Amino acid sequence: MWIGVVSLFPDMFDALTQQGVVGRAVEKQRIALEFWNPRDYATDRHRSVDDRPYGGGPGMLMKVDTLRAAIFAARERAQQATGLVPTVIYLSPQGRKLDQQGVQALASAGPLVVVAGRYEGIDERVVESDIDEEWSIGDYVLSGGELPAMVLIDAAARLIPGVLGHQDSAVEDSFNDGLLDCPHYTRPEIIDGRQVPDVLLSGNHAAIKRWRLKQSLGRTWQRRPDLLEGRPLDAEQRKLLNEFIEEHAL
Ligand SMILES: NC(=O)c1ccc(NC2CCCC2)nc1
Repeated sequence: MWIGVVSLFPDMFDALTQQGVVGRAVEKQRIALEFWNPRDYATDRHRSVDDRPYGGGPGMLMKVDTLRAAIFAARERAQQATGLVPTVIYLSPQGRKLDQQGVQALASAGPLVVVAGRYEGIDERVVESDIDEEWSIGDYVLSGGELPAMVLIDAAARLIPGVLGHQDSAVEDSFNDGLLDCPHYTRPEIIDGRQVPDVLLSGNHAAIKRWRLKQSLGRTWQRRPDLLEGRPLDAEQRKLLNEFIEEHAL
């Protein structure tokens, strides 16, 4: 997967590229991550990358010419590297709310150019002319688009074949089948008197798989019933959820 990043703070992305799942994926070249900094396109003496908002008001916006130059360069490189036209994404609270389905769509959308805003954002005409999709990681305001960009890249990278050591874990991850994750346990068997559910010690893999699905269904029903509204359950899942509900009936 090819991802270009337009950011004034490319070093922030070391958090993604220097370690962990995405770091290894970059190292194994499962993911190509390249950066363009608008400051590199500044031509004035102060190398300015921000500009004052028409109509006044607090704060600055990203300077149009340096931002667009960076986006164009990233777009050009994407096409050269992949032969495909990239999808250019901008992160902001005004964007479409990112969820696992959106991540799956982005992970299979070909090359991406992710634009991380700073200051108060970018000129609306740049959004109209150069941004294909605007996305939000949640209803809160951040000081830059870099952290949301890293969230998006991490989530998408996990879905690229070969990125996760144990491929199943990507599939079994919560939200992958639209349900919350089941509880997990590891050593020791008893913590402050609390034991590991017997089924997980039984070695009965069919029973374990059933228990985990039942827990995922039950926890989704308890904590995020909204996720069940849009999700049909098959006979087995309906049976398991009903069992869970009966066991947890208050
Ligand atoms: N919820 C979000 O995904 C999000 C994205 C960007 C941002 N801030 C950026 C946007 C323009 C300048 C700073 N804040 C929040």
